[in-house]
Amino acid sequence: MTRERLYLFDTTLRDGAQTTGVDFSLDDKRQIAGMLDRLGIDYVEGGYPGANPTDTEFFQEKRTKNAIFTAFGMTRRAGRSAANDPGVAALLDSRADAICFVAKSWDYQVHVALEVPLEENIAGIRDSVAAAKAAGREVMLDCEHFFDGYKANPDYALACATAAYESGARWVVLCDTNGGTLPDEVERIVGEVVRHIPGDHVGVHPHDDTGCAVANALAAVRAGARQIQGTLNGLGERCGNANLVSLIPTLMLKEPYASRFQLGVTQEGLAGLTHASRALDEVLNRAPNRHAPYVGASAFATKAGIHASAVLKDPRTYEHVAPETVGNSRQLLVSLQAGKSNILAELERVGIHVDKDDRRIGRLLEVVKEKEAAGYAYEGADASFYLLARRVLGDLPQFFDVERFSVSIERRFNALGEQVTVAQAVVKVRVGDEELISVGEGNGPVNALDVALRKDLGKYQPFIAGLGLRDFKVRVFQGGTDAVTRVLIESGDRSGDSWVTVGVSPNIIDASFQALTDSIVYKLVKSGAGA
Ligand SMILES: CC(=O)SCCNC(=O)CCNC(=O)[C@H](O)C(C)(C)COP(=O)(O)OP(=O)(O)OC[C@H]1O[C@@H](n2cnc3c(N)ncnc32)[C@H](O)[C@@H]1OP(=O)(O)O
Ligand SMILES: CC(=O)C(=O)O
Repeated sequence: MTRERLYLFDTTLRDGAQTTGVDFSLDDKRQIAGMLDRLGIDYVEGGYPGANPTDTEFFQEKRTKNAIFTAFGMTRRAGRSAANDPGVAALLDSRADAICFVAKSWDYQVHVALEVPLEENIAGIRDSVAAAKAAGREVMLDCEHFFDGYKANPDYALACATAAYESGARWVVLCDTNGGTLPDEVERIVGEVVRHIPGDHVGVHPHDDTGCAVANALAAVRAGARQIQGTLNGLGERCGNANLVSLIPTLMLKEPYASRFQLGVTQEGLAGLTHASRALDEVLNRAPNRHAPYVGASAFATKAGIHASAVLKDPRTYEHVAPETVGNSRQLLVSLQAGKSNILAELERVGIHVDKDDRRIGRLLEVVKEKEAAGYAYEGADASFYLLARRVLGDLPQFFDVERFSVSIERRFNALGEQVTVAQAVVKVRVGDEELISVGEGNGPVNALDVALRKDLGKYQPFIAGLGLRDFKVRVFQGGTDAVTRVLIESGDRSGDSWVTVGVSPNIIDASFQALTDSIVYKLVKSGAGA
């Protein structure tokens, strides 16, 4: 059976740029456009030339190899000809392959926001679409507020859409601009529109204000629309747009969509989806959403022992799709909810091979649960789990013992007369028969302790060369006077490896010291140091 073509239109660089807190530089835009192009997106809307210098510059070159590079902008202003409109001129001057105009399609908006006669708005649509078409561009019209407009005055909303289609628009895109429309309404209204405009010329642009943008996009497709507008990671004005990162796998892996439709995204592109989603977060300097459908770090993670035991027998018992298809991976976590299966899987993952009938597994599970109950979290601290496991299994060398440590903090004036706060730490360790005392200074107590602890480890010193602290996170739980602090430390070395360790104590310095010590011990093990 031949599959019908369904087109994906990405507006990360335009509607996504309307997200609060997002501000793309020219370089960000280049990177993201390249990523979307490689993914196999059909249309990449790069922004709004003429609206700001970055977007105007971005459109001085074509930025995609395969995707149709699209510029966004409004239809001509009331009372002007399209030829005389600077906004339309900026669009036509750009290197875009396609122009996506936006125009009102709700009579109330035309009265209140534009303050022009209804006919003038329709004339603006006709003139603008015709002008861009005459200039040799592929043209489409985003019918702003289409669904609200259709509910208020279906004839006017349809008149706007058909004016664009009759003037040569390749696509007429029905926008749920305020994001309040629900899937059954979208399905009904799109079904009515495609009786007037062929479905393979109809698109949908849902916003996520009721959490239904993805469902609305699917509803529109079921009703006959053949273009979906959305963004990577659901960026976009207010609550965002339809998330293409959720839609792409759903359309490619779930029925009835997978058998009915052909996307521009290949299976290889699909396998690059997790990377693309996280790469966008990297550009935005945001932590990826662990719980994102398909691509989140937790999307295929299981904590529950009962689930883990089944997943080890056959992953399909608790997975709706195979994680590799979207470039993600499975994780069986070690936690309070774990059973032996989680522990065995985690041991295997961190490179410790133990027979499943080994009696020490039961003991390790008990220790992990006791520690987790006390506040340790091994889910995110692989290196501490590895050390704990080897300690309980009885094969972790005792490299050194810390006999004592102290930290002091002083606020004083420096030689320039400026007030500075300095921390000093003293650490006494025993390495075999050798007793070593080191002093370290730092801009804070943890930094000072880190410096002191790593200053002199006797015969082990060469093994920790290049070790450094990369990140430090503190979480205080059980509030009040009995508060407990959990510290997670990410360390790394010159090989590019990184690892996370955890410490827990009512005292933040003590918790940090535990995590620092684990980090050093892990590095010694990793470097092949013997006891
Ligand atoms: C639903 C959406 O997401 S649409 C996209 C929204 N995105 C943006 O607005 C981001 C980029 N926008 C901008 O940088 C600026 O708004 C610009 C450069 C486009 C325009 O700036 P200004 O000329 O200062 O106008 P301003 O933004 O204050 O108001 C918009 C004007 O366009 C008019 N207008 C709005 N939509 C349309 C349209 N489709 N066709 C014709 N005129 C329109 C409004 O009536 C208003 O006119 P007025 O100034 O006579 O009241
Ligand atoms: C065009 C657009 O972004 C909207 O109507 O939501």
